[in-house]
Amino acid sequence: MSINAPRIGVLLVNLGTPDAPTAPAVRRYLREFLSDPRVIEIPPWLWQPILRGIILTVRPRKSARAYAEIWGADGSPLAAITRAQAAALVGAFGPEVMVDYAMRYGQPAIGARIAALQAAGCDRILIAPLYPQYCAATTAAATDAAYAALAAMRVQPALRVLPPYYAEPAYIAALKAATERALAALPFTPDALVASFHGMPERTRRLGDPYYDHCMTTARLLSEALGRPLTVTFQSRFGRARWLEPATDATLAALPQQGVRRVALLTPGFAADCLETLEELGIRGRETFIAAGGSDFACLPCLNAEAEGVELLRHLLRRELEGWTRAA
Ligand SMILES: C=CC1=C(C)c2cc3[nH]c(cc4nc(cc5[nH]c(cc1n2)c(C)c5CCC(=O)O)C(CCC(=O)O)=C4C)c(C)c3C=C
Ligand SMILES: [Fe+2]
Ligand SMILES: [Fe+2]
Repeated sequence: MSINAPRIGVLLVNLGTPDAPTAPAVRRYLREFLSDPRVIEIPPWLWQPILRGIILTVRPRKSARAYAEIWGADGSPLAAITRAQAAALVGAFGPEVMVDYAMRYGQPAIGARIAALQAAGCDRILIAPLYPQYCAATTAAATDAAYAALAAMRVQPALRVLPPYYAEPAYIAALKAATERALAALPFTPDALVASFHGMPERTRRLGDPYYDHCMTTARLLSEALGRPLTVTFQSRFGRARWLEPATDATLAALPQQGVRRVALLTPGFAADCLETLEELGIRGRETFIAAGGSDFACLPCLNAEAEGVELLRHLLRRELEGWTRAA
C-alpha cells in the first residue's frame, strides 16, 4: 500500500455509557439517550416535560449509584470492553484497514469518529453496530447517527453496515464455546439456564420490530447447540407500558418455588458486559434469586474481548470487507 492510498475504516458501535459514575454525568448521558425518538416512541412535546421534569431529576442519582458498583479502574465496563475489542482487531484485516470504536450516546461520538477515519484517509467505512439482534432502538439508532454525520459532508465516504448476526453459525458457535467453558468453571451444576435479553416495549413488536423474533431464534439455535433447554426472559423494564415477557426479575423470583435452586444466566444479546449484565443481573438478579430461596447463582460473562468474542468479530467483519479490501 502506498502511503497516500485510500484506506478502509471499521467502526465498532455500541450503545454508550456515562463519562463518570456521578449524577451529573449520568444525567447528561440519559438526557441524550432518552431524547432519541428511536428509544422513546412518544411525541417529544409529551415526552420531554416528563423526561426533564421527573426522570432526569430522580433517575441519575439512583443510576449513578448502580454505575459506581461496577465502575472499573479503566472506567465504564462497556466503554473499556468496546475499546479492547477494537484494539484486538487492529491489524486483523491488513495494513489498509483502520479499526476504531464509537458510542451512540456519549463519547466517543459516531460523527466524530467517522470524521477522524475520513481525515486519516478512509474513503470507505464499515459501521458495525454490536447488536446481534436487530432492534430499531439500538441498530437503527446507531445507523441514524452515521447517516446524519454523512448528511453534513460534502465529500462522503462510502458506507457499509454489518447486518444483525443473531442466527450466524459463527455467533452461535462462539456462544456455545464460551458458555460451555464458563459452565465448566462454575463451582456448582445449574438446574436451569436462563437467557436474558434486554427488554423492549411490547408495542414495538406489534409495530413490526423483529427484535423479539431475533432473540427467540438466537435462543433456539443456542439451546440446540448446547443440547439443553434455555428459559428466555427480558430484563430492564422502563416506564409503565407493557414490555416483552417473561421478565427476568419475575422469573428469578419464581424459579426456586419451581424447584430450580441453582441457576446460570446467559446474556447473548450483549456484545459486552455493562450495567445491565453486571449490576442489574449480577448483583440485583442474584439478590432476587437468593431471597426467593435459590442457593447458587451465576451470570456468565458476555463474549467481550475474549478469544471467542474477538474471533467472531474478525469473522463477521472480514466477510463484510470482502470486495472492499484489495489485499484481504
Ligand atoms: C425505554 C427505554 C429503553 C429502551 C427501549 C432500551 C432498549 C435497549 N437497551 C439496550 C442495551 C443497553 N441499555 C443499557 C442501559 C439503559 N437502558 C435504558 C433504557 C432503555 N433501553 C436506560 C435508562 C439505561 C441506563 C441505565 C439506567 O438508568 O437504567 C445498557 C448499559 C449501558 C452502560 O452504560 O453500561 C445497554 C448495553 C438494548 C440492547 C435495547 C434494545 C434491544
Ligand atoms: Fe437499555
Ligand atoms: Fe437496566
